[in-house]
Amino acid sequence: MLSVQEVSRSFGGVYAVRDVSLDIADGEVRGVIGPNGAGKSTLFHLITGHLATDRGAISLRSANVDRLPPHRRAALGMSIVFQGARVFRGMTVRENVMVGAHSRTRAGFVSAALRLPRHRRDEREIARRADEALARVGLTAWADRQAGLLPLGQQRSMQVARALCAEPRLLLLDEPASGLRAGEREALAVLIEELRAAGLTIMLIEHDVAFVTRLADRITVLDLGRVIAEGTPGEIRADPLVVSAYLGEPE
Ligand SMILES: Nc1ncnc2c1ncn2[C@@H]1O[C@H](COP(=O)(O)OP(=O)(O)OP(=O)(O)O)[C@@H](O)[C@H]1O
Repeated sequence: MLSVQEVSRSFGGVYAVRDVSLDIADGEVRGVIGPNGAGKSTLFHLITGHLATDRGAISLRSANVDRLPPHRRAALGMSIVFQGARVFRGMTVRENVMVGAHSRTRAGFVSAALRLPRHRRDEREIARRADEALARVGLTAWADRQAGLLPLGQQRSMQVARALCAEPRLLLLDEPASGLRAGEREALAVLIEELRAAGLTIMLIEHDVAFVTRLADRITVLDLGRVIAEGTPGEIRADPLVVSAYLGEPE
């Protein structure tokens, strides 16, 4: 589904991501973890196209995408849930999700957010897709309520619904569990499990190692911009390099 080959990116001569390679199979849930500053967010933005690579290649379903802008990658099936993604607080939950259906083109996103006339004719079809996405994340009862009233856990589910509305093949989640309470985290984990069961390919960047370990088929561990380990959650837990990256070398 996604192939990242020896990708690098530096800022002011310092590598944030260095020679990183990873391949995500169809239907896989891949976790990406690493200590602060490991390069997780940089890698995420290189994959989505919000940052340019210095070197290396990125392909989605065998199509080279590393020179494409984000909306072209979205059109090929990448959907993103950003950390702290925008919630249009005065709009309804359904309208917030409908914005996702337009995210495949940049112009579409803007006109959808502004509700320009040429979009009205498509609106019924998009509302139907939004309702389907809301049902998948368990937010049907909230569809007509103001998004600003949603508790944080449900706002996160709404953002997932927005991403699903674009009918992605690959869903990219940037620290989706951050700031959530235990119950909300559990609900999000169940939602991700359901999406995996439905066959969606997912890449999950997380600080919360327990959360990733529960959900991922395989985990890639970054430290100082490089991949230091990759394997199943069991292999990663037992890897001495991973333990020392997180806990520091024993005295
Ligand atoms: N736009 C930027 N300009 C300069 N340096 C940057 C920029 N973005 C990231 N960096 C640097 O690149 C390195 C990797 O940062 P990155 O945010 O990708 O790590 P991270 O693993 O996501 O960290 P965290 O878990 O703290 O979010 C850090 O040293 C950071 O300071």
